[in-house]
Amino acid sequence: MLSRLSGKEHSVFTGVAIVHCSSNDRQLHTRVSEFYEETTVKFSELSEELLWEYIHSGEPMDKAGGYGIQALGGMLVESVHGDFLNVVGFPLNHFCKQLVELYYPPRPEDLRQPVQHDSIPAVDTFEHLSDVEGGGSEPAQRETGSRDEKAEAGAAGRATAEAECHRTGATLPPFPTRLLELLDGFKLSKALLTACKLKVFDWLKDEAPQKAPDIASKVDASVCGTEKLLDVCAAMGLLEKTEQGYSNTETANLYLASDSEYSLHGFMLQNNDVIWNLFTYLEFAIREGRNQHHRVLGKKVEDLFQDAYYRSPETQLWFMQAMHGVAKLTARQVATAFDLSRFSSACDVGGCTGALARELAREYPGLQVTVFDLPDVVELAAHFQPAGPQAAQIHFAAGDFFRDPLPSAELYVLCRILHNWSDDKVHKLLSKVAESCQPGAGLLLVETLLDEEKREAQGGLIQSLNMLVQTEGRERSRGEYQCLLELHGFHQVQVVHLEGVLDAMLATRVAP
Ligand SMILES: C[S@@+](CC[C@H](N)C(=O)[O-])C[C@H]1O[C@@H](n2cnc3c(N)ncnc32)[C@H](O)[C@@H]1O
Repeated sequence: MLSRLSGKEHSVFTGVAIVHCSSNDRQLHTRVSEFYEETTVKFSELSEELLWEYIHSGEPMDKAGGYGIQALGGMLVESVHGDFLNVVGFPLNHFCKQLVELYYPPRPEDLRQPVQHDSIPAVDTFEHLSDVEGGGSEPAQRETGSRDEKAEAGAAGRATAEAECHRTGATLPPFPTRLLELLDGFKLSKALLTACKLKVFDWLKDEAPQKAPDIASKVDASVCGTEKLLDVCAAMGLLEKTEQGYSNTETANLYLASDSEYSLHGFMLQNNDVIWNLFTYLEFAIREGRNQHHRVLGKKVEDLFQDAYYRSPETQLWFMQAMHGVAKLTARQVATAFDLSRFSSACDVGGCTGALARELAREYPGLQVTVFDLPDVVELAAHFQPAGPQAAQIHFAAGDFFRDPLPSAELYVLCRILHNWSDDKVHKLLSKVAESCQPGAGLLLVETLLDEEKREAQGGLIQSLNMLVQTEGRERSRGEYQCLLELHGFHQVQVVHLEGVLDAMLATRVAP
């Protein structure tokens, strides 16, 4: 295929992709070859500037005319020989090689010694593709700075690197962009948490755009510091920055302002003031295989909730607000994951503020729900209850689920409870639930289920680390939960994967 770049004609696409399909879909074979034989890509209207912006953006071009090989669709393809990107739509590797040659041709002295200009590895298989994504590649990666700066910096960097390569005879490895982005991740997280703590998004909610000095005086902070924080928030897509000043994006209005219906502000504070501190001791958590509250607090923690999360009214409120915010976003899915209409009473064990109870009551008007939680929690829970038609269906009962009898119910709910506890305590709690149940009663369990091969998505893995650093428990797999449930007389286990990292399991108590 020929393409025209800034008026010069170049044979850009040299790669030929051969796709072996595990299906005998002739149409698929035909479409692949049609694309490569018939398509001509023209770039005549693209300026050099635009091309560089594209290269540095790291964004794949649209897949028009090509194939997306991803998710379940990947099953159709057995292997790819040649450039993977050729197959999915745009031969990015070859394109970038050609651009480097076009705009940064090797100097005559370089030609004496072969220099590997492109550090974008050719992709032969899916396995190699994931290496490329993980390891990053130069130059097709995201960078900051103006286009001119980028081009200059790129050229200068390449010249120095190549000179060094010539001197040592070594080949330069790809620039580890992805690694450095990962490293910067914690700084971005802390910027988000700090903006929430300073209530930046509250001051900007439903207001006209404001300049940095206005916000600085409202949040009682320096102008130079506030401006930097606001700029980072804008770069993260949480604020919009215009000539008139900064304003909230929809995301900030919805989730970060503290008085929004679906606010995660409490969750942010809990992350900033509790979880962040625990994660500074991650190394100890890994070495010791246990949570780190004792290090953060400088004292022994006998009871995870009373001594750590609920050690003061303030930390208890943060915890409850955090649970409430997340529960409000997930409760509808939990309540509707299964048809629970056969039950007339439910007990949400460790139900905290009653956010899930409210959704259960809304979904099942014939259901009476008791929220069972520690006395201090029940006392504060009233603050989270909006008046509404569901109020009459919801009751609160105070107690300790390891010591006190549980309210009787046809359906027991354990949402994000078992993962906090060791196997011993899980057995203790499940046997109490089982004792309280009649045959036919239900147990609705909501947790993050780990994949048996421990290859889950990043969310599940982070959650596992989170449990290690914060709790006495761990995330478990479906098989592990099923064994636990069956051991306590709960069978006919059904599982539904919810959006995000949660899964719901419904089991039925059988006669002992
Ligand atoms: C991780 S939160 C989950 C809250 C709620 N189920 C949800 O998903 O949002 C754990 C809950 O268990 C409660 N809890 C912890 N220990 C308890 C105990 N010994 N007896 C009763 N409730 C307890 C906490 O107060 C808290 O509300």
